[in-house]
Amino acid sequence: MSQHSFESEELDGYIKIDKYNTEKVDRIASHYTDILESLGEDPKREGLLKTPERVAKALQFLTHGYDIDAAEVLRGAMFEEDYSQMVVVKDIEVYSLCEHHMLPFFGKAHIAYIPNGHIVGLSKIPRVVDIFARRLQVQERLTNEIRDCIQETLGARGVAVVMECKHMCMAMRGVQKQNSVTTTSAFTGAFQNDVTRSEFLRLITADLA
Ligand SMILES: Nc1nc2c(ncn2[C@@H]2O[C@H](COP(=O)(O)OP(=O)(O)OP(=O)(O)O)[C@@H](O)[C@H]2O)c(=O)[nH]1
Ligand SMILES: [Zn+2]
Repeated sequence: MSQHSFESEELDGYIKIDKYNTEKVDRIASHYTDILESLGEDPKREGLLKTPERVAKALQFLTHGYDIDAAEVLRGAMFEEDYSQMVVVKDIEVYSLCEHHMLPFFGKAHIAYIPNGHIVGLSKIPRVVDIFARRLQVQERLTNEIRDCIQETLGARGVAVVMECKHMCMAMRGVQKQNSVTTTSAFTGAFQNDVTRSEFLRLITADLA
């Protein structure tokens, strides 16, 4: 178990309220009592009494991806199948925290792979996204980590990842641009070919559903 570990072994990709690491909750909460005081707040007023503990639990949830092995999640639902066309899962919601300000960035991920003998349970693709997103991240590394995990675990003929996110550190503070969206992409194998990549880009922009 890593230093980030929760007490529960049965995470199923999500943390339940009774499964927080209580020692870590207490430690983080005590810092937040100090932070509230430093902000000129009164941590003893009614509305703030439980805030340090709430924040500690929220932060553990928002970083619980450190405790889950994404490759193992994929391996849990890999099936031999003679299908060699592109599989695309698009519009996957993403919520992450930027590692510079620990403020949210959020948006969508669009993912495709071309099987090479094995397909994977569809739900596992968004699960992999969450496992890497629920950490302190930059969008570029998040994009690459998702690509590499799917590529290496499935041995796919190619993997494509496109992410479009809004960064609250650019909206609520700093440069204060409310409408800017950052797009990142990462490709392997067959997606390095212009025709295949264009088909993927067409599929994620098409309104098919
Ligand atoms: N490349 C990249 N940069 C990010 C991401 N999230 C936040 N940042 C940027 O990280 C940078 C940190 O820059 P600094 O100059 O050290 O921090 P800062 O003074 O708070 O910068 P400002 O946000 O410009 O006020 C900022 O430009 C952020 O916009 C991300 O996912 N990828
Ligand atoms: Zn930031």
